[in-house]
Amino acid sequence: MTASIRVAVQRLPHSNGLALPRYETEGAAGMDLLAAVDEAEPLTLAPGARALVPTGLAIALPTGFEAQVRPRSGLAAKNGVTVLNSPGTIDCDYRGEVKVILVNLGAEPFVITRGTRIAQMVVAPVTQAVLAEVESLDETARGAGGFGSTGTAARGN
Ligand SMILES: O=c1ccn([C@H]2C[C@H](O)[C@@H](COP(=O)(O)OP(=O)(O)OP(=O)(O)O)O2)c(=O)[nH]1
Ligand SMILES: [Mg+2]
Repeated sequence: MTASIRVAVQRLPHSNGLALPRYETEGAAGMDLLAAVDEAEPLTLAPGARALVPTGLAIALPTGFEAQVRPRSGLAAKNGVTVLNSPGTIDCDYRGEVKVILVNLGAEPFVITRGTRIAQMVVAPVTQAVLAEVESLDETARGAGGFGSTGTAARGN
């Protein structure tokens, strides 16, 4: 990785004993978030159900950064489990617990035990825009075309 920033992390009581999220490989973009559910009470996501899953952590991102809560592709491909509001947005002024909104789009119940790596968190720079109201916008080749306006035909080259 070329750049790193310091992000303060606070363990909430129910995170006791869990590892902190970490990058699983040297070049990983996201660090895996662990479910801080009760050891004795795994959370079962029925097909079609969603849940707000605790991570047991609160963070303080530097101004100018956000954290995105993204799905893990393995859970999506194998189990149909994904992040409902993907990518979830953690604002730099948020000091509450980081939570993951998981949904089970698969056909089988999905059991989340304590420490299950449920999602990944990507820290990224963010730019706040200043909106400048105008009467008309500049012209472009695309114009107002969108939503499939360039067609769907396969291109062989
Ligand atoms: O997947 C998520 C998404 C959000 N949050 C927390 C951090 C974020 O800073 C805050 C607000 O998120 P968002 O702006 O997406 O939600 P909202 O529905 O607009 O709530 P609010 O009115 O509090 O902004 O909730 C999470 O913990 N996980
Ligand atoms: Mg909001």
